[in-house]
Amino acid sequence: MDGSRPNMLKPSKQSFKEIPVIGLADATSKDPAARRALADQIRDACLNVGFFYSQYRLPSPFPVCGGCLNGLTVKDHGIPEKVIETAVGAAKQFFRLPVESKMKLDLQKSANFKGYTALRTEDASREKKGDIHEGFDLGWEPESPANANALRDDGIMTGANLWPDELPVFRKDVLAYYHAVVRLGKSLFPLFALTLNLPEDFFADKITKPAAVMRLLHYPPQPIETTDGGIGIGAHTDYECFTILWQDEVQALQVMNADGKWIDAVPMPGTLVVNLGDQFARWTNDLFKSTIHRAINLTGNERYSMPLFFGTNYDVKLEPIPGCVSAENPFKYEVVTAGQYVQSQLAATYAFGKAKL
Ligand SMILES: O=C(O)CCC(=O)C(=O)O
Ligand SMILES: [Fe+2]
Repeated sequence: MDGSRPNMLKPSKQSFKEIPVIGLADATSKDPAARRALADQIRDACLNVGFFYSQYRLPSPFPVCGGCLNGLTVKDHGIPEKVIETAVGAAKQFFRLPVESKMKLDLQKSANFKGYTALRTEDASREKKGDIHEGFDLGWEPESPANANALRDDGIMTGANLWPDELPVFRKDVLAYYHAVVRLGKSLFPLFALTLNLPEDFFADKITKPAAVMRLLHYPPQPIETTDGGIGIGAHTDYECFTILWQDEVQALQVMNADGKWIDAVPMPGTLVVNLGDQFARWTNDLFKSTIHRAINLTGNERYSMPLFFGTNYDVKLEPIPGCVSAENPFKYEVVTAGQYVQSQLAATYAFGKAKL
């Protein structure tokens, strides 16, 4: 670890043609040089692309014994395939419920954007076209059912999750995946600190109650062109520090490079996609790229994805990180809290659906 190293990071204008793949096995290595080497790979992706694939699949073949499986999973930051499959199965069941059941959980009527978003009621690009996906959003709640209803105080972003009565194990199945990704997300913060030449624990006191909103998304196939230009999810950036996305094998996600060209984020089984969001762009005065992306499902197949948006505690102020501002490169943003930023962005994204009520 080398927190005192002078910050030599310079904004990059380089364009990219593909999205790098980065294995995360060394994220918690005991060897500082191994962690530093991994951070160097991640830095490249953060400065030039804003996206990378992270491998989570266990080495294959791997020793089959109950105990070993757990040990390996933790060491490699792997999320067991079974946990993913179960959550995806739960998502499919949910979206197959009758629309009346889903609308009982209408996000528009919830406190702070939890629950169900119907087709064409979200407007990620703010172009008032209505995205061709339906979604289910949840925020943090305890993993253990014993205290499941204890509401976390997230200041202005506090709000209870909504769950469907029709599917008794949905909550458990979705939360198992949710908490696995939250653990993975927490383990990435020290690496991001290293990429910025900060001490590895720089974010530790800022992620004691991290923002972690997860979405289950269903994209029905869309015609080649809709009459109003609506697509699966319109071009946008994400609002938090970074997103960890599971996507199925149906191609739809596209990422814009510095030349304004759309690059396919081709589904790669065994990987999660990590992309940076606006909070990291703000912290770093745009050194880290919050890259524009969209999804268009022209395949004729149903598509499912599960993004988890990971940010700091909602009361943390998005102030410039040392070394990212100078007299020549003054801070471009107003200082707001993470909660104020996310809430204002979500309100704008869902205003379109609210107007339709
Ligand atoms: O479904 C995807 O692949 C992307 C979803 C996304 O960009 C989002 O929800 O912010
Ligand atoms: Fe996104």
